[in-house]
Amino acid sequence: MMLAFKELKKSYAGRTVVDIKDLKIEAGETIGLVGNNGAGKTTLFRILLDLIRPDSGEILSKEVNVAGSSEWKNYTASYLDEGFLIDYLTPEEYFIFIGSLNNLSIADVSEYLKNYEEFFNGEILNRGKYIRDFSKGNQNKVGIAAALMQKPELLVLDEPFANLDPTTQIRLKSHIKALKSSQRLTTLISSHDLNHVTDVCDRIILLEKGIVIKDFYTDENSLKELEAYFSE
Ligand SMILES: Nc1ncnc2c1ncn2[C@@H]1O[C@H](COP(=O)(O)OP(=O)(O)OP(=O)(O)O)[C@@H](O)[C@H]1O
Repeated sequence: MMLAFKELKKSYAGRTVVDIKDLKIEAGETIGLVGNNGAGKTTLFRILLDLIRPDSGEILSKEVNVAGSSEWKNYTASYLDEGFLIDYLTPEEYFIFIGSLNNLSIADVSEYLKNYEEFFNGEILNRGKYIRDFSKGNQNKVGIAAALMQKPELLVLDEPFANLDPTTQIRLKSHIKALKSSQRLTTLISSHDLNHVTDVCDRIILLEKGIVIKDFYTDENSLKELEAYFSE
């Protein structure tokens, strides 16, 4: 098993934001986390990445509690927001830096980036600009490509389709699908785009006020069911 969430609770100012009793995620699953604003998706990801600590309970990654261990960092990559970038670097400098943390030479990084020419659509590399001067969508592209450069077994992306143009959204979806079949990548994606999540994910987890309201494997009816749920 890749992940197990056990009796996990987090509140802010007396309001429960995450309350997950028992949730398991198998290696190779592509999970779509959906839920209205404030449902607790980002908080859950932050606990998973040990950026914040739960009030009680734990998340086990390959059977080890993520809080108080760093083993999971060897196989987990994530992009939650632009706070994950270093905005005074150019994208090239940032990729080289992330590459160096993963024992990749500058030549390895350039070779890797060749696979992303289409994804970058000519807008990221060799622009002579710092990351801070790119649009949010283009910053997303840098963050996602840098996360994937780490060849993770577990990938965590917070609203990856937001701010991306339709062409890039479609390319990202096929890329995630390809990584799932070639490398058995486990992916957690939060999204407000029901179309994209039902298309790319094989399992959907619906959160409301931090509680898992629905948890199902996607089929041809999933989009309709989710739309019906959210239009109530
Ligand atoms: N540091 C914090 N201090 C106080 N409240 C917080 C903090 N972080 C999150 N919250 C609250 O926790 C709740 C859940 O927030 P979270 O960002 O996890 O939801 P989300 O599902 O990711 O929402 P969105 O779809 O808007 O991104 C919200 O009500 C938010 O205001």
